[in-house]
Amino acid sequence: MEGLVPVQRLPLRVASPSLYRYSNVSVSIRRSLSGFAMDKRIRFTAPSSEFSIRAQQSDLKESLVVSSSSVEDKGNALRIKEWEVEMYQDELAVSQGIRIRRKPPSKAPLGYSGPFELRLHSNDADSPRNILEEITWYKDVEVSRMKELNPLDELKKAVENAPPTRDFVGALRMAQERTGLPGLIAEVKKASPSRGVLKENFDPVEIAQAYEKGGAACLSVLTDQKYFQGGFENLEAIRNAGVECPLLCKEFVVDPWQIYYARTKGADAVLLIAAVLTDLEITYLLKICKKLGLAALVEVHDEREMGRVLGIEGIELVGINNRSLETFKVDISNTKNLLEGEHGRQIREKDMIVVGESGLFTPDDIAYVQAAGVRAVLVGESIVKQSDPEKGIAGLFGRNISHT
Ligand SMILES: O=P(O)(O)OC[C@@H](O)[C@@H](O)c1c[nH]c2ccccc12
Repeated sequence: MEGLVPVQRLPLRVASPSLYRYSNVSVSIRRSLSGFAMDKRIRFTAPSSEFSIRAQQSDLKESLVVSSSSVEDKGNALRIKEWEVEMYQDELAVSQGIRIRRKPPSKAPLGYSGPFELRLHSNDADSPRNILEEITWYKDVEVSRMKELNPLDELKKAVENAPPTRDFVGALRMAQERTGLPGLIAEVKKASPSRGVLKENFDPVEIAQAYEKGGAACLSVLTDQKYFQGGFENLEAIRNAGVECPLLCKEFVVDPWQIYYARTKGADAVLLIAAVLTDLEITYLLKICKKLGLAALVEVHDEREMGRVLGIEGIELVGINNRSLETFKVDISNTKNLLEGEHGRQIREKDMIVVGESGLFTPDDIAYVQAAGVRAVLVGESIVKQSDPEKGIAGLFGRNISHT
């Protein structure tokens, strides 16, 4: 039998208050659980709202078949917990001003209440609001696929035998002492969604070697394939080619698995983007980095994110992105603005290293962000585009900063 049974009105108890934000909740019967319809003990009581409940009749039949073996099994309890955590994360994200949604609305976590699955229908269509959101959604899918090929247990074993990491933060401090200029993190970047292809005939190892010769303290390697035409194989190849600069894995991290993976591919540091991650996630991911010997560059792009990050213990490196990943707008006065006042004071007090990121092209730009308080810079476009990236570095700083 197909079709819907008549819509029933039942008071519905929801496990998380965030559900009340949604006006339209539809409910379908869970097959594996018993008791619907037959069991009047399952009550749905919402403090103030009533929701329409629609049940597929075919589902209903199945649920009645299994209904004799009543129970809340352990697996179910776990799924409910997982859901609660995910909903809690969503609420946290909203309360922390994070606009990036981690999944398309239709893939939002299913809710459970008694034997019902809840699918929340927000009025937003399933399209990302900006490029950062689009990338984030894609990462979710990509990571689940990659996890199947490289299960976490295997990565953990590989990490045990991996060579030690190099000191990313130490290299930046040393470079600054050596040159009196901000330490350079030179980025191996073929393309970006905002600028298109930056370099045809892109040879990541050759570029990395040129950067090292030119005096870069560290390198940043884009590993995202779809939007930046990068790859983990670039990270691995650069590491295996004998480059000594510590390497930042430039990735959109949404899952701890990615950090383990980066470590097995030769990363010494990873990027964590505050516009995507909640404080709780950053705290947790930082712990994993620490355990694996990786440095973490925590990236912010506005006052609010800076405030959040200053409230998290154990952050040594803060990146200020002059490019909004939501709008692509680049403005290097962003670095200056975020380092003024109370935030700047706290950063100096904690002896954090601030990295000025994006849109830096000239010695004047470098002098400007240095005067604002940065002790390192992350530069891609202006140096990768040069036919000789080694010379590009000298051009960027207005003088030769190589060791020789
Ligand atoms: O090429 P630019 O403008 O010099 O920017 C480098 C770097 O800051 C930029 O690539 C970047 C900063 N944060 C990111 C996060 C994801 C991807 C890329 C980035």
